[in-house]
Amino acid sequence: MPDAPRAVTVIQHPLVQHKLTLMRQKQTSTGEFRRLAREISLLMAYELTRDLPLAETAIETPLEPMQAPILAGKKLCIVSILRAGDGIMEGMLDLVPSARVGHIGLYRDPATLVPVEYYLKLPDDIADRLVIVVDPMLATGHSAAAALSRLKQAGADQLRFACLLAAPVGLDVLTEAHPDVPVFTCSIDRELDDHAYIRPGLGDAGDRLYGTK
Ligand SMILES: O=P(O)(O)OC[C@H]1O[C@H](OP(=O)(O)OP(=O)(O)O)[C@H](O)[C@@H]1O
Ligand SMILES: O=c1cc[nH]c(=O)[nH]1
Ligand SMILES: [Mg+2]
Repeated sequence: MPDAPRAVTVIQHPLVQHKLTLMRQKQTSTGEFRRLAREISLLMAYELTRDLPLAETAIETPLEPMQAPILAGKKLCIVSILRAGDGIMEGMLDLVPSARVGHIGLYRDPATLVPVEYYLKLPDDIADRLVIVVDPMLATGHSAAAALSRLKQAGADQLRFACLLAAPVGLDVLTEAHPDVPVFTCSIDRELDDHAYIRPGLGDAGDRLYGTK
């Protein structure tokens, strides 16, 4: 049987690309980095939700009745992979304030690079929602793949994954493990280095967001 299609979208919008360049620069301060993360995430959410289904509803403008489009279909849930995912989740919520939010705590063991789960809190009705999983960095792909597996275990069956930067190997790992999950990224960078950091990258996203180094 042929493999299922693996959808990877690189978000090329000029504002996204411009903001990403500012985020990559080493002289960008923590405050500025956090503000840019929020802004770029809002634009990413715009791309991620481009194909949401619409229905028509009857409304009245101050001048006359009309049939107007409203969102139909599954409601949204954003799941942040802690901790750096929160920097993306916040901006997406600016655009979709009624979305439910879940958190999955994963850190990458620095020696083995294996993701370790330390926290999980999801909305009860996650199975009924379109779930957007966010983490700025897709490096080896193991954290994202583990998060998606955990969410599927919890009943989620319509998922999308969004990141700022992806390494080619991370994309391969993720799309092989979860070919049914469309992936959105702002850039596919050149490679992973010996410490599994994305190059050219932007450094450690969590540390840059929260000023922990
Ligand atoms: O694709 P992978 O090789 O699994 O690496 C990517 C993960 O590494 C970073 O998190 P980190 O472990 O640094 O945790 P943090 O967000 O708490 O800083 C990043 O935010 C991803 O979750
Ligand atoms: O380059 C990388 C790789 C993993 N996590 C990060 O924050 N940055
Ligand atoms: Mg980190």
